[in-house]
Amino acid sequence: MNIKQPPVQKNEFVDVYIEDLTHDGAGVAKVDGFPLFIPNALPGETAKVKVIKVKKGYGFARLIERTEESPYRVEAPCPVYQQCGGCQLQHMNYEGQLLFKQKQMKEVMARIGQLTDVLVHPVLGMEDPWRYRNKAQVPVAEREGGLVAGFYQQRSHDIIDMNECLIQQSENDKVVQKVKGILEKHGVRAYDEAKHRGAVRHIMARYGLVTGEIMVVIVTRTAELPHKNQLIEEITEAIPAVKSIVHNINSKKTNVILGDETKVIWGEEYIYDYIGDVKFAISAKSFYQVNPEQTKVLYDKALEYANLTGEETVIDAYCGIGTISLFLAQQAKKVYGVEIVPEAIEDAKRNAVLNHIENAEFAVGEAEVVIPNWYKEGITADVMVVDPPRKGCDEALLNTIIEMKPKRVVYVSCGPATLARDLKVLEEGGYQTVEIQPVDMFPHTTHCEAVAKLVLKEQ
Ligand SMILES: C[S@@+](CC[C@H](N)C(=O)[O-])C[C@H]1O[C@@H](n2cnc3c(N)ncnc32)[C@H](O)[C@@H]1O
Repeated sequence: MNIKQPPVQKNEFVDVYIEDLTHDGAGVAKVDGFPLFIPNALPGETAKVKVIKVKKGYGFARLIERTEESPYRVEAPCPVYQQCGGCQLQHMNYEGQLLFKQKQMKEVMARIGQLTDVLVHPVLGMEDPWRYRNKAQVPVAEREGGLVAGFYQQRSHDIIDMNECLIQQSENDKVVQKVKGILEKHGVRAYDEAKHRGAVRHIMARYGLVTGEIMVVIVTRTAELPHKNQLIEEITEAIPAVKSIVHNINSKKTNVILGDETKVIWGEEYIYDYIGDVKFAISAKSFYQVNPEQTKVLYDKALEYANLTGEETVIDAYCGIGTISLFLAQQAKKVYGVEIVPEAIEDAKRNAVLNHIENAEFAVGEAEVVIPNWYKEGITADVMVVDPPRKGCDEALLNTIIEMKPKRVVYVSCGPATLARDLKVLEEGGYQTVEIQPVDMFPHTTHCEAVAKLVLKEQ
């Protein structure tokens, strides 16, 4: 048997051209087709690298010297960028990030979807791509008698203290700092993961971008929140915009942040926020998009592609808390939303009532089961909207769409590869992909969302 040897060896120095980036922001170079992953190298750069690990089909290398620098290279503004790992593209300027995401989208469409000529628009980015996240979830630990609150160092469980995160709303940073200070003042012990002892595990802050309302969630291992009444008094005094203080109990040995038991210990159960004209109630556990400004851009595009006149029946598959459904309902005859998480559907129904929307109906279940059943019962859609998780749509759902023949399909995606795979199936089933609009929901990370517009071909 002819086993092909890798063309490079450990400790070898090679000159490479960086072609691409991985999901965690490492540069990718090929030596005779053999991929090498190189941290802190950008596409378009040439470099001398040292091979540090060789696996069967790929290897890792360390950058020794950059021989040609990308015009998009910048100094990452965040002082803890290298240790944190939350962002992967801060060493590239924003123009470069958007161009790179568009190029990647085009390449994935061609390679996986065989959509070589499809129109992929320039990525819609943010005017100010910083301070966009409306939710902070910060782990807490003890150091030398005090508390630290920050982030887990990459590939470790050590918590690095951090006063601010440049992609976080500054209000959330302030909340975390103030709550940390108040906990520290009262000597509240932090959770020790190794010993499974201590109380406070996480401080979570949620911020309504339009309303300015703030929710504070303190997650403890213990059933009681030590010094609860003093904490409430001091938090409400220190943070006037706080509308809700929640105690969540998570006594399990787990990486999951929130536990099952949630108690509102002061104020309201919800804070509110708006996307466009639609108002949303957000509880401690509600899923809500973390970049509300770009969510509006994404949903406006979905609405444009749906091209509604008020006469259409729309199905919104994978609807979450009904954000897209309620947006569409304002311009459709009827919207049906389907989602697998029961609490999300409760939120969706509540949000429909909150906005006096009466033409939206929500069902709990798997989209690939519920929608085929609806079809058998005679419920069909003029427009189908899908917004699946990263793994894309289930085949059974795609087959039902192909049978049901809605005039338009609007595909909202957070996974370009599965989007390309599913578009290919829909194209083979009689649809044409008219255009794809990427939207940058997460600047400085490698993630890219997109909305695709498909129409049923003339038959
Ligand atoms: C990318 S989110 C979209 C949520 C929503 N459209 C939004 O914009 O906020 C995908 C949603 O699909 C749900 N989900 C995952 N698998 C599902 C399935 N098989 N059927 C229905 N919903 C599912 C998840 O719980 C999640 O809420």
